[in-house]
Amino acid sequence: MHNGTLRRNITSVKEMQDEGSLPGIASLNASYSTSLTLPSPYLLLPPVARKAVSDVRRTFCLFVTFDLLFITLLWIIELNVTGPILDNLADQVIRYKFKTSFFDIVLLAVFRFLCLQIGYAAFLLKHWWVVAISTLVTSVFLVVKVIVSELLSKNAFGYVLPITSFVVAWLETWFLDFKVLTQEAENDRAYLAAANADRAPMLYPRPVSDGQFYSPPESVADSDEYLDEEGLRSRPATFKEKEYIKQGQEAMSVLDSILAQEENWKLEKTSDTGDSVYSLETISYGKIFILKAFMQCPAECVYQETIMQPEKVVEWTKTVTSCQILQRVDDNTLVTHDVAASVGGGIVASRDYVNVRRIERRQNSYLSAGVSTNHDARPPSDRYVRGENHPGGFVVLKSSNNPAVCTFIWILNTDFKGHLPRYLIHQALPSGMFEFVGQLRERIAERNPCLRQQLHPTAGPLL
Ligand SMILES: CC(C)CCC[C@@H](C)[C@H]1CC[C@H]2[C@@H]3CC=C4C[C@@H](O)CC[C@]4(C)[C@H]3CC[C@]12C
Repeated sequence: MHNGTLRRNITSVKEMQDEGSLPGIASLNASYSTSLTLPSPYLLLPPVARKAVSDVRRTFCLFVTFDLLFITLLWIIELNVTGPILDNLADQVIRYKFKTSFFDIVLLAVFRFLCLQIGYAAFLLKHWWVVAISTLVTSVFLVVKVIVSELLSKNAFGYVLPITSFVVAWLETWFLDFKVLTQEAENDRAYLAAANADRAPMLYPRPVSDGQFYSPPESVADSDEYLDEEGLRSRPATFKEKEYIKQGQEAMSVLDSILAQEENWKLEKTSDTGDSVYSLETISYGKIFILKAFMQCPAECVYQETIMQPEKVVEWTKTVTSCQILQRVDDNTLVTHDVAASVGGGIVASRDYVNVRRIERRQNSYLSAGVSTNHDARPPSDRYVRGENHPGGFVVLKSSNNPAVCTFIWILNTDFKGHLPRYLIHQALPSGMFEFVGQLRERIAERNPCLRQQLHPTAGPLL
C-alpha cells in the first residue's frame, strides 16, 4: 500500500472529520453503555483503584444494623404493650431478672452489632470466625433463656423476641459466609486476572505461530546482541519497521474516524441473534462493512480471542484458514499473513493478505487496526489471489457501567481483487460476518463455560 494513497485516504476521511460533521468518538462509547446486569460472579473489575468496602459487605453491615434496630423496636413495643413503658423499663432493666426480662436479648443484639461492625466494617476481616462467635453466643444464650425463663407464659413477645433474634443471627452468618466472602473472593480473582491481562505484553514475546518470527536480515548476523531478556529487540527500528509502524498508526486513525461516523452507518442487515451489519460509503474505498455485535461476556474475553492471539483465530473460525505472524515490529505492531476462506460459497475464491496490524488498549476499548502491506517473507504467489485490505479492524468497546458485557465491532474494508460483481460480494459479506461473530461466541462459551448461558440464552444446559 503506497503511503501516499493511504495518506490521501486519511486526508479525505479527516476532511470529513474536520468539517465538524463527525461526532466525537466518546459519544460512540456512551451509546453502547448497557443497563443489563448479569449475576455479579462475572464481574471483572478493571485494574483501577478498588473500593475499600465492597458493595456486598456494605449490605451485610446494613443488615447487622437492621438486626439491632429491629430487636430494639420489638422490645420497645413489648414494653409499651404490657403497661406504662417506663415502669416496664425500670422493671426489666433496673430490677432485671433473667427469667422475666427481655433486656438481655437486646444486650445480645448490641453485642452482635458491635462484634460484627468492628470485625467486618472496621477491620474488614475476610473470615467467618467473628460471625460464628456472635451467632454461637446468641444461640446458646437463647436456648438457655427459652428453657429456663418464664417468658413464654408471659406474652406473645416471649416467643417473638427470642425467635427473631435467633433467625436474624443465623441469617447474618449465612449472608457473610455465602455472599460476602465468596463474592469478594470472586472479585479478587477477577481483579487480579484483569490486572494481569493489563500488564501482560501486548503480544507474546516468544514466537507463538508455528513458524518463527521473521527477523529482518540485518539483525540475523548478531541477533543475540539485539535481543533483550524477553526476546524484545532493543536496537533502533529499521526503515521498513518504521514504515510498518507508521502504516499501523495511520490505519488506527482511519479506524477511529470510521468509528466516529456512527451516525452515517447505514443498516444493511440484522441477524436473528441481534447482530447488525452496517455499510458506510467512503470517498476513498467505496463501501465498507461494519459488524456491530453485543457480547454478553467481558471485553477481555473478546480481546483475547480476536486481538491478543491472531494466529489462534484459525482454531475457531472458518473465515480464516491460516494466520501466521511474520514479524513482530514493536509492542503494538506486527505483520501477519492471513489466508481467508472462500466467501459466499465460492463467489469469492480464497485470498491471502499480508497485513500490518496495530493493537491499542485504551481506557474504554481494545482496538486492532490493520491494512495491507508487503513483506519479503510473503511475496504474492500464484497459490492465492492476493487481496488488499484498506484500513479496518476489530474494536472491543467496554460497557461504561457493566464490565461483564461489551460490544464487538468489525470494520471490513477489503478490496477483493478480481473481476467479481460487487453486488454479489455485498450480498455475501454480511452473512460471512455474522458467521464469524457466531463462531466467536461459540469459542468464548467453550473457553468460559460459566458464560455459556449468557452467550447462548437459547442453548440448553451443558450436558
Ligand atoms: C465474508 C467475509 C467475512 C470474509 C472476509 C475475508 C477477509 C477479507 C477477512 C478474513 C479475516 C480478516 C482479517 C482478520 C483480522 C484482521 C486484524 C485487524 O487488525 C485488521 C483487519 C484484519 C487483517 C482482517 C482483514 C480482513 C480479513 C482478512
